Amino acid sequence: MADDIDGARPTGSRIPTVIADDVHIVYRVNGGGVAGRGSATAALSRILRRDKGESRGVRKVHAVRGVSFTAYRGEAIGLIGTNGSGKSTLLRAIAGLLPTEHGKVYTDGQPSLLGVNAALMGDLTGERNVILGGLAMGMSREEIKERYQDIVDFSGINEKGDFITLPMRTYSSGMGARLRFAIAAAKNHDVLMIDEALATGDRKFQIRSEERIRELRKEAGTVFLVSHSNKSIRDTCDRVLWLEKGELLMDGPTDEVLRAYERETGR
Ligand SMILES: Nc1ncnc2c1ncn2[C@@H]1O[C@H](COP(=O)(O)OP(=O)(O)OP(=O)(O)O)[C@@H](O)[C@H]1O
Repeated sequence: MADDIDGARPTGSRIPTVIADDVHIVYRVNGGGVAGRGSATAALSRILRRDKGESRGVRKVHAVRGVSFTAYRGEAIGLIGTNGSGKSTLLRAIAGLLPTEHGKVYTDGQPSLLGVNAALMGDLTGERNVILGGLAMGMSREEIKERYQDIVDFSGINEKGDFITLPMRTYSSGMGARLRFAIAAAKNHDVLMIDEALATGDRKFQIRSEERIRELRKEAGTVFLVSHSNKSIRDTCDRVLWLEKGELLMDGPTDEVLRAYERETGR
């Protein structure tokens, strides 16, 4: 899709918000690779081999391999790739939730990973969670009060009755995701990362969310969107990173990358 959001800004003054420089992420998983790992004998053999470090069943998963890119203000960047290709891992590293094994991530401003930053609680009502999520994102009580109704309206939680006064654990997964998105989107973010949030809502909610993503971009932030819906990516992003087996296969304009991806994966 043509991008005209930078119309007011002179070209050549692009401001970087995220720089990933040869980023490698490795997970370490305890207990992998040992036969009968739940049994007493397996536990005993682990104790006997305690001093052998990694050989006692710590498995490494090299989830992101040498990824480099620079993201700029006003960009909406889609992350695509087949299951397990490293998209969520890369987002979590950008958010500062995972350490890099090698390489560095530089960010300008505080990146917010949707769903994690909004640390919501199932036993509290939607109402209380709006306040909690807002506070967790650094909003003042006054700001939250001001935007409360907009958040509830945006989420659509109350469209079918007074659900906002019920505990969040009574919500369907779609309703929970919508409320999280509504809370996160109430604030203007320097860098907002959205992991599959749009897939859970119905079409009406998706359209509202996509509209809000476009607004957030205009407010000079950078938006990252992980999605398996090529349509959502096409409708919201102007640039796409394609990850496969942890490596960055392609980085370019949405149409170009999606066409190559669809050719390769048949979807
Ligand atoms: N907590 C974890 N511990 C160990 N390995 C993990 C962990 N989380 C992810 N992985 C592994 O890292 C690799 C990348 O996973 P990741 O969730 O980043 O992929 P993804 O592209 O987001 O996948 P999907 O599209 O299925 O959501 C996979 O091989 C996965 O098994």
